[in-house]
Amino acid sequence: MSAQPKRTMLHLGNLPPKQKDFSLEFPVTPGRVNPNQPPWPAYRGYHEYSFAHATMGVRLPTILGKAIDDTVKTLNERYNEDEIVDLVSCIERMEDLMDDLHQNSKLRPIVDDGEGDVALWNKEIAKYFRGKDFMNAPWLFAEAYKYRRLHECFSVSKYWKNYDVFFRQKCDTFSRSSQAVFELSTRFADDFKYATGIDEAGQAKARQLIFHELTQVCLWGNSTDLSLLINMTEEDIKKLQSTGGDHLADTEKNILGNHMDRLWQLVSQIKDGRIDFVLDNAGFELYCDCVYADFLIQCGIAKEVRFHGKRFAWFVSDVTRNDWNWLLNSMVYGHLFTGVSDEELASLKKMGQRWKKYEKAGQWKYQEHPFWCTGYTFWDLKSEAPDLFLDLSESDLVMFKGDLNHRKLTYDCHAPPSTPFDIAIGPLASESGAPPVVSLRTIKSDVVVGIKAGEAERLDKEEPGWKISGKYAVILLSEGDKGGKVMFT
Ligand SMILES: O=P(O)(O)OC[C@@]1(O)O[C@H](CO)[C@@H](O)[C@@H]1O
Repeated sequence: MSAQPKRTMLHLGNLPPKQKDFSLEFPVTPGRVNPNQPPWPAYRGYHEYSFAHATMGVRLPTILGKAIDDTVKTLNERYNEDEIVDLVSCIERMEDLMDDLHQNSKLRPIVDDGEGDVALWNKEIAKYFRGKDFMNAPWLFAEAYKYRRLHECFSVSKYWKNYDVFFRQKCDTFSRSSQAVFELSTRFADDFKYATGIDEAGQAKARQLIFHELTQVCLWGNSTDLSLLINMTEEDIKKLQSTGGDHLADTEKNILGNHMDRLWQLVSQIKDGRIDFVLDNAGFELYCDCVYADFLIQCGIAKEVRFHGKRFAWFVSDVTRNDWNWLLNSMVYGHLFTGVSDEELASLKKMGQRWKKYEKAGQWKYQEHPFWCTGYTFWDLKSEAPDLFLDLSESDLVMFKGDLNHRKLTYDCHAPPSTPFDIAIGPLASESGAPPVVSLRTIKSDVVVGIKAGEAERLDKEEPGWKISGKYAVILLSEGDKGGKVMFT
């Protein structure tokens, strides 16, 4: 038997000193990036230092528990036996999913429930996540997979295919946001007009100022996120949603990476263009998005706005078509708000009626491409959803709302915080024909890019938890390559 080789000791006194911050380099060659190997190290559930850990271990089971409670509530309200029996099976499937979460089971393929996205999900699982479980798969995929499994609990049923376990919560939070809702409706219900006697330059300035403030309203509208704010009081919601000028000036300094000026530079060149919103949350955030979109139409920047929502209940509060319809209908016909004046109610109704007209006239379009409810990041948008990429390439500006969209834009990985946004979003910035893209995101999870070097380290020391508090935000723009020819290999 040959002897064990001896340990070789080298004396390395003449080599360069050890360096730090290797992650500042782009660590994975772009061609080798894949869902299990993001461009920088992925966050995974077993990383105890990350929000992934708390989410996978505690938040997701809590959210699922509440979803079961909601379904039981619905069950108790039904009288038809077939429907009841069918719903009991949905609840049993949710309980199985709860066991899988608690036992950290392996990620199994999605069952064939006849939906168009099954192949997309199962291809990704087979290629990249075979044998992976909830905690060791990248957080982004594992979390998205949990919401697809939740959908599956209902999609295989007979009567409950489109049941939304979060619908009650979403409606409830909007109806508890009355102060901010009427603050906006009483300012924007009347058709937009410039002050009398104002010249062209004055009008441009007025547009810029309103754009500046509404961009922030739209940005901070994202801070009421139901999956985080499970026990909020009405007072807490008011504080978060305050849209008054002073509050906005205060919060502007919390925008750590702020491309607002570049954004206006781009938007002010657009006339009768097309703007797309990749939506995030229903209720108050969607309402803010619509106020913003309404202004873009009325001041002639856009003649068409497309809103991209989700096909099924997703990350608790994301917008579905039902949420979209619910918002517009409850503004016009609803009796949601008590203790408010007739005038306030009339302002809300008037604005809702105008929005419905936009929809009827095709100026506003609600779309729901299946790609938005997959585990793929937007680095794969062009390869996995070529039709969607082609469609978006015709937009003058695509606004991505919220934290989850930001995670998907940036591959949800441990990139150095000073990484420029257009590097962090990879192909969606660099592909030929990529549209201009802006991310309006209040920071609610680990990934942070596009901010000044040293800022993240300072906040880590001074304000632990700053990455999940929703107190800080970014407005980050990539100009893209609009007009470039879109090619598929
Ligand atoms: O996308 P949103 O609504 O702004 O935020 C979604 C969120 O609350 O849920 C995820 C964790 O579950 C995080 O990305 C983020 O904190």
